[in-house]
Amino acid sequence: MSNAIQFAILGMASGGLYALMALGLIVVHRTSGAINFAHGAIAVTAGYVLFYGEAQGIPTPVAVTIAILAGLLLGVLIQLLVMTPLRNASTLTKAIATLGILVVLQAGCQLKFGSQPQLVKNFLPQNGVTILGAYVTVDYLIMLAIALLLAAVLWVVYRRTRFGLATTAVSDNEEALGTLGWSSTLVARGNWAIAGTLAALSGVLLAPTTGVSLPSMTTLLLPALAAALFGRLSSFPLATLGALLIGVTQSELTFYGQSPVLRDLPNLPEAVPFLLIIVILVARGKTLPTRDFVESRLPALGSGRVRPRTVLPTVAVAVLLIQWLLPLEWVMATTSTLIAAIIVLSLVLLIGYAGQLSLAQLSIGGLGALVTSRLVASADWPLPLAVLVGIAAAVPVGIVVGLPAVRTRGATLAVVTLGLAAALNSLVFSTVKFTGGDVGLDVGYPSLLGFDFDETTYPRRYALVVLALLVLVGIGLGNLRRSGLGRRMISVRSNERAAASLGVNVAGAKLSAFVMSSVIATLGAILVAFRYPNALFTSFDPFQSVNYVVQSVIGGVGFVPGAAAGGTLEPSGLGSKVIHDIGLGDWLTLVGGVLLLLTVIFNPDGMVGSGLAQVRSAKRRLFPAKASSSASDGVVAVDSQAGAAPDRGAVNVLAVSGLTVEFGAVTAVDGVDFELRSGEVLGVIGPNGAGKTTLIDALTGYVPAKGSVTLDGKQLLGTPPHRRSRLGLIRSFQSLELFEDLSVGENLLVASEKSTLRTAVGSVLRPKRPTLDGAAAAAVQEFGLGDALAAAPGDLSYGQRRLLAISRAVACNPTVLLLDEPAAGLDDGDRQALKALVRRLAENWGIAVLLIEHDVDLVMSVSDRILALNFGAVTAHASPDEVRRHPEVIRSYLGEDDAAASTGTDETLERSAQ
Ligand SMILES: Nc1ncnc2c1ncn2[C@@H]1O[C@H](COP(=O)(O)OP(=O)(O)OP(=O)(O)O)[C@@H](O)[C@H]1O
Repeated sequence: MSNAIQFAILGMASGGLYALMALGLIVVHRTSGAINFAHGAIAVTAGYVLFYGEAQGIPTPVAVTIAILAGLLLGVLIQLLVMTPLRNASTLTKAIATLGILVVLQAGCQLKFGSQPQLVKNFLPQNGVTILGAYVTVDYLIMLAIALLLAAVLWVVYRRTRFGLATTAVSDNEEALGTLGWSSTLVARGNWAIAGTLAALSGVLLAPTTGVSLPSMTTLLLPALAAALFGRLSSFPLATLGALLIGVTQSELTFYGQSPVLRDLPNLPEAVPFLLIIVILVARGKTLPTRDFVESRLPALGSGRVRPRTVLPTVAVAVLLIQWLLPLEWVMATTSTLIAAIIVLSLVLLIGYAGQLSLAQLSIGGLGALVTSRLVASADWPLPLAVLVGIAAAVPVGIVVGLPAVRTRGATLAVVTLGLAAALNSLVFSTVKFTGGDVGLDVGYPSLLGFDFDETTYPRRYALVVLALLVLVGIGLGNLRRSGLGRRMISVRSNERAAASLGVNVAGAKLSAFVMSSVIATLGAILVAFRYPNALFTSFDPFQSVNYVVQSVIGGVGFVPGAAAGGTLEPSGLGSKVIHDIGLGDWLTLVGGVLLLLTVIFNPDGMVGSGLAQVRSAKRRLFPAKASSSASDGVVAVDSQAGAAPDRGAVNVLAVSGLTVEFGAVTAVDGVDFELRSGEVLGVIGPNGAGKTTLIDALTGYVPAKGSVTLDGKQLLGTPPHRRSRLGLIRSFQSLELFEDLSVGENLLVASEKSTLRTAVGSVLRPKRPTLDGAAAAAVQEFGLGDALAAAPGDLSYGQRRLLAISRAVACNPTVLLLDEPAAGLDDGDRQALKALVRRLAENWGIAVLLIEHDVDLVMSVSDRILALNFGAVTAHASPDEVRRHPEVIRSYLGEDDAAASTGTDETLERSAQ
C-alpha cells in the first residue's frame, strides 16, 4: 500500500510538471487561438540551456535562471517573428507554424547536443520525508507545490487583473481592446512570454530527474495537451486537475506494471494521455461547428487536371536519369525523395483536399507496413498478397483516426493524431516483440512474377518501381480532385455547415479522406520498409510524421506536384544529398523547419502553388486573349436539354408544431406552429434576436429542438442536417458561406451531384467532365450564371455572390427552401430582381419558400403569409395586411409610423425594422 501511495505522490509531481506545461498551452490558446506544438520543444531547449550553462561552469542557480529566461525570450521571439505576421491566419496554419518552430528547435538542439540524454545536477533538496507511510524526496513535493501555486496565481491574474481581461479581449475583439488604449500585440507578446517561461520552468524542473533529451519534447507535450484539453483550453484549475490525474494514472500503471497482467505492456503509461484525449474530444466534440465558427483561408488548391503534355516528358526524363544517367548514390537519394513524395501525397489528400491535419501519417502507414512485413517475414506470404493485406489493414486504422475528426476539427484534431502517433510508437514500434527492434524483420528481397527489384541489388529498378507507383497515385489524386467525391471533400474543408446543408455527409467525406490517405501512406511506408532485407521500424516516430507535414506545406499542400517538390527535403533524399555535398552535413532538418516558417508566413501556397500562380500571371500578360480566369480549371458543362424548372407533381407539406429551442436559460424558439405548402411563400419577421435564424437552424437540424417537424408526414427531428437536405429541406445562410476554393460551377455541382460508392470510384479511375443537369441547369438559366461558371466566387460582385448562394440551394432541387436574409446588402435593383425571383421559385418551380427578411416591404410584398416572432414565440401568423395592422407586431417590431404608412419605402421600413 505504501508503495502505491509513494507512486501516487511521484505521479502528482510529474502531474505538476504536466500542469505547468498545460498552463502555458492555455495561455497561448487564450491569446492567439493557437495550439502550440512547440511548447515541449521550448521546455527541452531550456533544459539544454541549463546543461550547457553548467558545462560552462556557471553556478547552477544562475544557469537555472538563464534557462528560464531563455524560455521567456523564445516565447517573445515566437510571437514577434511568427505569430504577429500570422495573426489573421487560420488556426490550422498557426498550428503548422508551431510545428515549424518545433522542428527548428529540435534540429538545433540535435546539432548542438546530439541525441544522447544529457545529465544536469539536482538543484532541489533531496532529503526524504515519509507521508502516509510512503517515503518520498522533497524535490517532488516542491515541484508539485510550484505547479499548484502557479495555477492559482494564473487563475487570479486572468480573472482579476486588467492584463487578464485584456487577454480575453485580444481573442474576443481586438478592436475593443484598441479603444481601451491597450496594444493587442503587446498583450499577446506578454502572454507568449509567460507561456515560454512556464515551459522552460517545467523543462528545468524535469531535467535533473530524467536528463535532457529530444524525445521529452513529445513525452512532456502530450500529457500537457491532454490536460489542457481537459481544461477546455481555457480553465487553469481544470487543466491542473487533469494533469495531476494523468501523472498519477501513469505512475500507478508503472507500479502495477510489475504485475503479471500488465507486464507485457511496459509502455502502457505513455498511452494514457492519448486515451484521455480521445475520450475528451469524442465526448465533447460537435459534428458540425456552431454558427459563430469562422472559417479561415487555407492553402490554395490545384486544379487536379492531368496534363499528358507535362506528365509524359517529366516521367521520361526521370526514367532516363534513374536508369542511365545518375550515379547510384543519386539514384538512392531519388528513391528516398520519391517514397517521401508518396507519403506526402497522402497529406495532399488529407490536408489539401479535406482540410484535416494529421501528425500520424508515418505511424498509420507504418502499421500497415508492419502487417505486410510480418506476413512476409514470419508467415512466408507472397509479397503481392501481403501488400494487399497490409493496405487493407490501413482501412480500419484510417477509420479509427478519422472518427475523432468527425467530432473535432483544425488543430485539436492534430492533437489526436499526435497522440496516436506517440501511442503507436510506444506500444507498437518500440516493442521488440512486434518489430524485431534494431535487427528488424527479415523480409528478404522483393520480387514480383520473377522480376527482382530489391534496392540492394537493383537500386535503379527499385527507384523505377517507386516512380511508377508515385505517378499512379499522383494521377489518381488529380482525378479525385476533379471528381464528385473530391468536390465534396473540398466543400467540407471550405465550410462544413454549408456542405451539410447541400446534402454532403460531412462525416462520410472526412472518413473517406482518412481512409484513402491511410492507404496511400501505407503504400509509402511499405516502400520504406522493403528497401532493405531487414525491415526496420525504429524510425517510425511522431517526428517523422511531422517532417512529412513540413514537406507537404513547403512543396504546396494543395498541389499534386507539390509532393515531389516537398519530398526533396526528405532526410537522405535529394535535398539532403545536395546539403551534404556542399558541406552542410546534418543541417537539412533545420533548413526544413526554417523553410516551413518562411513558407507559412510569406508563401502559404507552397513552392508549386506560388510557381503556378507566377506562370499563370506571366501567361496572362503575354497572351491576354487566351488567358483564363484563376478558377477556369473548374469548368463544368451545362446540360443543354435541361433548363426548365423541374415539375414537382404532388403538393408537399412542411408541418411544424410546438417547435422549441433552448440555449440554457434562453428560449430562442418557443413553441412555434405553422404549415407550409408547395408554391407558398411564408415570410418570417421579428426584431434582432427574435429567433428567426434559430428557427431555420432547428428546422434543418443545426441545433437540437423539441416538438415536431414533418415533411409529408415524415418526422425530421433527430435526423442530421445532410439527411434533411436530401429529403428536400434546403437552407441558405445569412453570411452566404460559399465554397471559396471551388469555382461557381463546382459550387453548384456539390449541390446537385448525387454520388454512390460506384460513381465515386469510377470518377477516380476514369474521370468525366462534370455536367450540371436538372435543377442545377435550370438554376443556371434562372439566375443568369451561365457566363460565371468558371469564375471563382471571390471574383463575383456582392450581388452575384448572394445570387450564387441562393442558386446553389436551388440546384439541390428543394421541396422547401429556407432563405435567411437573402436581400441583406443588395441595392434597390437587385432587391426588385430578388423579389421577382422568389415568386418565380414558388409559382413556376412549385417550391415552398420560407423567407426571413428585415426588408419589410420586400417580405410583405412577396409573401403569401407572414409569421411574426418575438422572443422566440409567434406574435402573429396571418396575411401580410393583417400582420401590418397587428398591434403586437407594431409594438414589438414595425413601429406606429411604418405600420401606418402602408406604402412606406424600403428604406424607412427597414430602418424601423433594425
Ligand atoms: N448557439 C447559441 N447559444 C446560445 N444562445 C444562442 C445561440 N444561438 C442563438 N442564441 C440566442 O438565441 C436568440 C435568438 O437568436 P437568433 O440569431 O435566432 O435571432 P434572429 O431573430 O435570427 O436575430 P437576427 O435578426 O439578428 O439575425 C438570441 O437571444 C441569441 O442570442
